Amino acid sequence: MADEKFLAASAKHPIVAGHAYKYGTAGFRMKADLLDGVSFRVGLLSGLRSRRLNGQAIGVMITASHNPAPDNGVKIVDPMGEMLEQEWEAYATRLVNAPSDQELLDTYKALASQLKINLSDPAKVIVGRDTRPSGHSLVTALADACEATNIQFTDYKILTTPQLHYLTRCINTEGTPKAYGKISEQGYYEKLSEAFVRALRGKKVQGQLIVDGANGVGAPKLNELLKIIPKDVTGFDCKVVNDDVLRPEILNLDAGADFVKTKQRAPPKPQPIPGVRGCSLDGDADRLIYYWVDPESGFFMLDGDRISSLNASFIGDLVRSAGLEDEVRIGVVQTAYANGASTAYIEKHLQLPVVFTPTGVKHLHHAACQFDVGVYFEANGHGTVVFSQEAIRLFREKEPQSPAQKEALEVLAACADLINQTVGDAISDMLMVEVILAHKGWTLKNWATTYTDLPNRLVRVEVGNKDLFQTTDAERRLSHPPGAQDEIDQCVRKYTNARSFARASGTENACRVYAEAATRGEADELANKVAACVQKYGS
Ligand SMILES: CC(=O)N[C@H]1[C@@H](OP(=O)(O)O)O[C@H](CO)[C@@H](O)[C@@H]1O
Ligand SMILES: [Mg+2]
Repeated sequence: MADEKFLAASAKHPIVAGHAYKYGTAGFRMKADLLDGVSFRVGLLSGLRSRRLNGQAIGVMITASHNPAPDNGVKIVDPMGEMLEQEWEAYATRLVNAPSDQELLDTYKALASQLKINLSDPAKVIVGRDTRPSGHSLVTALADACEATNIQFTDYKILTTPQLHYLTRCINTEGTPKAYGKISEQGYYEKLSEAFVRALRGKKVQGQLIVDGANGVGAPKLNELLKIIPKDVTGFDCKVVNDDVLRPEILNLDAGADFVKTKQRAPPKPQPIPGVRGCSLDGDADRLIYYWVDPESGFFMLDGDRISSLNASFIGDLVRSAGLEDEVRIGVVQTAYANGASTAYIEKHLQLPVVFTPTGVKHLHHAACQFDVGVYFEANGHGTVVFSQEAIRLFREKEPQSPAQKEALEVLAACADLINQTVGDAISDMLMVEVILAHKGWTLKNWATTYTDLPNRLVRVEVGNKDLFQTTDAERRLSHPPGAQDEIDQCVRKYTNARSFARASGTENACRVYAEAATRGEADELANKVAACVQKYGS
């Protein structure tokens, strides 16, 4: 009977034949019309994962982030709000690619037996989706899988990706000493608003902030939050633009954090007001980029590297003021794409260690958790700051020896509540930046003068077989194909202060080449030479 129910449900949600699905950096992401069967099967896998983890809730987020409106994606969130454990990515790929309903059932049972999962144990799955119209039917497919396999299922409807991560963690920590917050969207707003006020500690945000919502889910959600942030206490004057979620075709169109970072300019609409502080979220509100248009020098962007060093500098100062520099170890995690000037600033000026990991936030998050305070951001604006339980305990329980120490401890404790501990969260990161600028009394221009970026160039190279390119040393060197790295080294040696590397993209069928050098012209030239080398070895 149970098998019949399974097979009948599966028959309603077939995968598209001839397509090889792979759980990648961003889960399964592609054109939405290929995803119905995928979503059903992800429901099955999430139920298995929940059962494997003693019935803890597993999250599923339906979003294609900064991609165009016709795309969508399905991504699994582990109980503490982290990305799905890597080993399970392969199980997801295996289950999703089962060619028929019967083979799907067989694979499902085989996985359960391999992983010693009792299929009658309780399981819980929660789901959220961004504003894409296709999200609705993908939730139905997921719900059908849960219904067919007796999984408790809750649909939280439209959410930002970080809100879904927040809810997953809240559910799994409820009633424990690590309780993360109230299990509701409103609870998320209350936590952020309250922590924002505490972190400001009487300081006021100066000047208006214009937030580009990419016409995605971040816009209405930020507006909800703004309703409860007390403007008189915080001085926070925030205006959300590009907030039209009723016209899906304009989602991420000439707007959003990815547009700003890759095009290196402000969204054309609404026309930027010179001198006014601006920032952009991406389509699911987990990336953040700041910028302003200077009346004299034009557009200036403050990307993830800048947000990272700003956080590290502020938290480093606070930890010293709190007298905790010997107990709380602060570290910064970057990828090879971080501008070399930011790394030098963090290591030499801030005197903090920098660790490098491969691309993809799951790697950065993991490395950041090795510190008491781990700051991690990808250059594209995705990141957060994670605090160890011990650091949080010290902030709350250390007996202050002076009013200055008391203030530092209170601000640190508030920051740990303000910054989303589960995943990069554009809205929470934005409030953190606003707090830091208010404390330092800085404009974006002050922030921008902390260091000067090295000129750099990122090039996408289409090759016959990107899998030929294998890397080592946190993706900074090629181990394969043989000879390629030597040629890259020879190119780099011809320039002063230069750096370049090539790797296969994890999200696109292409290689990426990054180059940095002392001048714009040299960075471009070096990137082109290395790209030609990659082309040669990849064909
Ligand atoms: C250079 C670059 O921006 N790479 C991006 C991109 O990864 P690739 O593996 O380079 O395609 O997408 C990832 C997922 O969104 C993001 O984590 C990463 O930073
Ligand atoms: Mg995103």
